[in-house]
Parts: sequence; structure tokens; C-alpha cells
Amino acid sequence: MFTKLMIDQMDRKVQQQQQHQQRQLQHTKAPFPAWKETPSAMVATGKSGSLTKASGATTSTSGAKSKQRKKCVRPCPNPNPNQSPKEEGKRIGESDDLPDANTGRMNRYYGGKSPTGAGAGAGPDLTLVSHNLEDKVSKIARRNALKELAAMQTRHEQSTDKNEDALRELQKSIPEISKIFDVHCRIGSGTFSSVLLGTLQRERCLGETSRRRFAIKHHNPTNHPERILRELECMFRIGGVDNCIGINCVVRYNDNVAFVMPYMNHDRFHDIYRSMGLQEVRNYMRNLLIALRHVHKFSVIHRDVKPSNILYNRRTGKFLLCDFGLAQKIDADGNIVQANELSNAATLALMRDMEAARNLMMQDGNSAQDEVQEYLACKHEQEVSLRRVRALGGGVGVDYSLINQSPFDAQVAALAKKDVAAQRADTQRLINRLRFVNPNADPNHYVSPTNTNKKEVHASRAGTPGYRPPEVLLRCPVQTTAVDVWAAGVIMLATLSSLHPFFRAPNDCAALSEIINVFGDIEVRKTAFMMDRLVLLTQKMTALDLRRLCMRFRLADHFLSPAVQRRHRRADGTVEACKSCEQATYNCICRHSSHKIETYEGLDIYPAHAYDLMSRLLELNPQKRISADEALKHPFFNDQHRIVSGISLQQQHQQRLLQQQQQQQQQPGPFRVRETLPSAAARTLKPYICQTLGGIQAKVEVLAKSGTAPDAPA
Ligand SMILES: Nc1ncnc2c1ncn2[C@@H]1O[C@H](COP(=O)(O)OP(=O)(O)OP(=O)(O)O)[C@@H](O)[C@H]1O
Repeated sequence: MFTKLMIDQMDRKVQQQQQHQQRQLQHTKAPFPAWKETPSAMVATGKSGSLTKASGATTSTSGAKSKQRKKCVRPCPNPNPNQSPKEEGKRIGESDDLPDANTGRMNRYYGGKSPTGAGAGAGPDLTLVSHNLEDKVSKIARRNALKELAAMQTRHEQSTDKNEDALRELQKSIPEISKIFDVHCRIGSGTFSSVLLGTLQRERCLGETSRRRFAIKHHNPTNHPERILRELECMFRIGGVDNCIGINCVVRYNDNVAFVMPYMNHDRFHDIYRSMGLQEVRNYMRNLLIALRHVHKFSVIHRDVKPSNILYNRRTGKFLLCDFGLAQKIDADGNIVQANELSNAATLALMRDMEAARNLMMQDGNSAQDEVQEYLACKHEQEVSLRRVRALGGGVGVDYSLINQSPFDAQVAALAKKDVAAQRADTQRLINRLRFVNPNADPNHYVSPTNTNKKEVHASRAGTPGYRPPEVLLRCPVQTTAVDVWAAGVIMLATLSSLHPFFRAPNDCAALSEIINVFGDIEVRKTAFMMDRLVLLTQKMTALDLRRLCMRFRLADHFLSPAVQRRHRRADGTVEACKSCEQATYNCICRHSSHKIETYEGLDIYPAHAYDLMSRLLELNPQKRISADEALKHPFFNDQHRIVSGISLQQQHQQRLLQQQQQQQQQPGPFRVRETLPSAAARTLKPYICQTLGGIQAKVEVLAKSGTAPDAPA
């Protein structure tokens, strides 16, 4: 059907082109009735036998003139001497006959002179010329149309056939699947698998929304069995609770394996990261850390924490960490346990468990009905919130994610084109600074061991570029669950800065350079030295202030507003720039800035605690990096809690509980009016020490005795 349509289309195109060419010919013939040339002046060129009129051709047949004619026949020298004559002929043929884009006339070669020129003497038989031209034009048109058809077909096939290929491939390689499931479409694919949506055949009688939906992950047959086994083990033993994806059953046929998991409707991070408000970021990060804390309890490193492996539904607030394909188990000494080190008994036990689970699977899976109801409920809440926002007249405190427009968008609309262009250029300069990689750096030898006599131990590099922590990039053989915590920090950085992916990292050397560009060379060198590594650097880089860096990207309109710029402009109209971060001095984003900077007080929707948590997740030294469990106790997740002197801790605790209950009653659901910060909110990053209650009490007691009032949580 598709091919027939394409052929019809192609024929129509050919006809149109022919008509166009005929019109062109008539147009060419009409004004020059006297233009004649003997057929001897027509010379066949190339294989296609296309005709080219020699310039200055006369009726003379003298040898010299004939030579000259032959010379002139070559339309233009081949600019590429390596090009084969065949290619050249084709090139000539093609360019020779296409209509001129400007004049609309045929772009035939007349030896540099127009047919009206002096050189245009007696012409050929125009009827013959026109017939030949028509033939040639139709051939070329057909050839071009065929090419176009082939390209269109390829594009079409690529999009639809990928879907169908995945379906066909699954049904062919695991026929049992088609006996249990109706497989509908491909919902995702990665390096190692295709994920398809399936519903149970036995639930066909149920309505569309009542049928349970499953994600069927079909592993590529080239996938190493160890990898599949490792993923299966993790999902089975770890998954199903605390935001980690579980597994319903596994179907294997020869060397093909498919995992059946509950399907979760989710939003692409790419579509939502710019519009996540404080509460949403808090929930997202909390859910991610809950999942990591759970995974890490089993001494397992997920190793592939990234937005595409997080299934998050912003309407329902549901959250699942998936894809345990790179997960690694570590033993008590911190060494990685290979999947093939699992005892046969353990593997057999796992398989037995899976068999039992397979029989139970029909009880599990998530119900599409639930999702529809949740969706409708949330939609209602969203509408209520929107109405409230409109009633408030928008402005400060509005959750822009509700109305799909950021304050930045609104203000940019009001800016002059010139200012927007300047802002874009400035932002691009900053991005270039973050992505800078010294061209002299050797991507294969950018790090070396401090002690070259020591035998080098293999260091795992598993993970996704841009989410690998310094210890992986520095080839440190001892890696812990801190690897995942770094990746969580990178996700938080992308969210708070509205820049995704934050680290582009085309290779490990570039990835480390990007980290150095943000955290400074000294910090990275120190971390490397602690791991017995030397980083080969030729350039110094100052550390940036994470908060100002994020604000610079997210609140670019304020950072680059013409009004502020005018205030800081020098007499000659220029603005002084910081030598380290290359930003205007008043916008300096260096961690230890000596410039007088604009603070943009009260604009940031994220509190200081958010940046404090992020900096602890992005601690370069894995030994000092906060754990998922500790991170969950960070004040960012409990921001309202401030210890007040003069009131007993028990009373404070009770007050807090009461406040929480009141808030829960007031909260309409996942969509709330965005929290605003009082302009006097703490702007400095206070050191956060994860303490037990006893510790806090001790501190309060000491402070109470000394008579000072602690204003922030210890
Ligand atoms: N349970 C699920 N429900 C809905 N979609 C899913 C589910 N599991 C996976 N997906 C989709 O399939 C995509 C690929 O899945 P997954 O990451 O497990 O495959 P992969 O081959 O290991 O990918 P990668 O190469 O990125 O690691 C996910 O990004 C997600 O969009």
C-alpha cells in the first residue's frame, strides 16, 4: 500500500517535472527563433549521451575549430581529480540540466555565453533538441524521484519497522510470549534490550483500562548470560519495594530471555526537568534516595543511575528505579563479586524461586484501572490549583510547572532581540567553559598511578558517561555504593541548574575535565592523590560556586538583565569580566570570589539546604561522600525543622508533628503552589553533620547553657 502510494506520488512528480521542462523549452525557443546550429555542433558527452552545445560553434569544420570545440565541450574541469569519470559524468549530467534556482531557466552549459550572445551562431534542429531534452529530463526526473522515494521509504521503515521488528523479533525468538501476552508496541529500547508493552491474553474480555499492563524486556541475544543473571537476581531479591522495580516472571527460550515487569506510565525527564518546582525536586530526590538506600542495603551498586532508568510519573508521583543490568555486588572488603562467582546452588535456588514467582505472576502487576483513577484525580487537583493560581494573578509563588511557563520565558518575551542574543552568547560561553577540554590532553593517558612499581588492579568503568564519579574516571579499583550517590547528585545538579545533560562527557578524559571545570583542579588533584593517582593537568581551574552556577543557568534573565548590566557598565561601555570564570565581575560564579557580586536575594526558589545536599552528593572524595541513608536525613527533606532555644526538644517535636499534620490536610496533592523563600532566608551553606538525636540534644544543651540561640539545624 505504502509502495503503491509512493509510486503514484513519484509518477505525479515526474509528470510535473516534464510539464515544467516543456514550458521551459517553449520559453527558451520563443525568443530566439533565429538561433540555429548544425547538428555537427552538437557533441555527445558522457555515457548518458547528453548533448552540450559548444560555445562559439560555427559551421566551420576546420581542425583547429573542431579542437577548440572539443575543448569547449567540457562543461567545467573536474574539481576533484580523484573522482572517477563515471562520477564526473553523473555530476555533469545532473548539474547540467537542473533548472536554475534564480532564473528558473535550464542550467545548460553554453561555454560561458548565453545563447543570445555573440557566440551563438547557427543552431541545431530544435525539434530534435527538444525531443532529446525531454527524454533526458524525464530520465533525470525519474532518477531523482527514485532516489527520493528510496530515502522516504527508508525513513518510514526506520520509524515503523523498528517497532514491528521488535515485536516480530520477540515473537520469533520466544514463541511462548505470544501464547500468554498480547504484545502491543515497543515502549523503550536501550543498548542491551528492547522493552515492549504487553497485556494478558486471558484479560482480553476486560475493558481497555482494566487490563493489567506489563513491560516485557527482551534482552538482545548478544547480551552476556552473566549480565542477565545479575539483573534478574537484583530485581528478584531487591526489587518490588522501596521504589525499585520488581519482576513478575522470566521467559527463556534457547538463548533468548525476556523479563516481565509491571508497566509504569512515566514522564521523560527531558520534558519535565525545567519545570520542576521545589516540592517536586524534593519528592523526586527523596524517592531516588529511598531506592538507593534500599539497593545499597544489599551491598549492591546499581551503577547506572540516570534519568532514563528512573520511571517517574509526575501526575501520580509514582517512582521506580529500573535497569539493574550493570549492578554489581560488593563483598565485605569492598571487592566486586562477579555473577559467575554465585554458587551453583545459589543460582539454582534463584531459578526455583523464579519458577514459583512465575506461577504467582498473575496476582501481581499494576492495574491500569488504578492509574486511570489516579490520573483523573490528579487532573482535577491540577485544575483546582490552576484556578487558584489564576485567582492569585500569577507572580511570585506560582508553580510555573502548572502553567508550563517559567518566569524566565515570560521575561525573555519582554526583552529586546539584541539583549536575548547577548544573553544566549553569554550562556554559550559559560557552557563552553564547563565543557572545555585541553586539546593537548591525551584521552588514554590523563591519569597515572603515583607508584608505578605497584601492579595495577583492574578498575570497573561500568556506567553511563556523564554520570561516572571521579573514582571511576580516576581508575580507582575500590569502588563502593558511593558511585550511585554521585549519579544522584548529577541528576540534582541538572534539575537545579535546568541544564541537562549537565556533563556531556564524550569520553572519560573529557568527563574528568568537565568535573575539574566545576570543582577546580586542586580538589580533583587532592582526591586523586588520596587514591594513589596523579592527574596530568596543564591548566589550573578555579572551583565554581554550585549555587550561583545553578542560578546563573536557571535565572539567566536576572543575571543578564540589561538594567543590572547598565549599573555595572564602565565609562567606555564595557563590563569588567572575572578572569577565572569569565563572567562579568558582578555575576562572578567562582567559589571564592573577591568581586563585589549581585546576590539576587529572594529570587531562588530552592533553599540553601538544597545546594548543601547537592554538594554532599557531589563530594569528590568517595570516602567523604554522604550515603543515601544519611542524605535522607538531610534538612533539605525536612526544611521546616529549626531548633528553637528555650523550648524543650520534646515540645518542638510535638509542634513539628502538629505542623506536619496541618500541612498534610492543607496540601491538595502532588501539585501545590510553589513555596516562596523569605528574602532573609539563609544564603550560606551551613555545614551539615548527620547527628543522632542525642548529639543534637547535647548541642542544644551546650548552647542553652552558653545563652546563644542556634538558628539552624545542627
Ligand atoms: N517497567 C517499565 N515500564 C515502562 N517503561 C519501561 C519499563 N522498563 C523499561 N522501560 C522503558 O524502556 C527503556 C529501556 O529500558 P532499560 O533501561 O531497562 O533497557 P536497557 O537496554 O538496559 O537500556 P540502557 O542501555 O539505557 O541501559 C527505559 O528507559 C524506559 O523508558
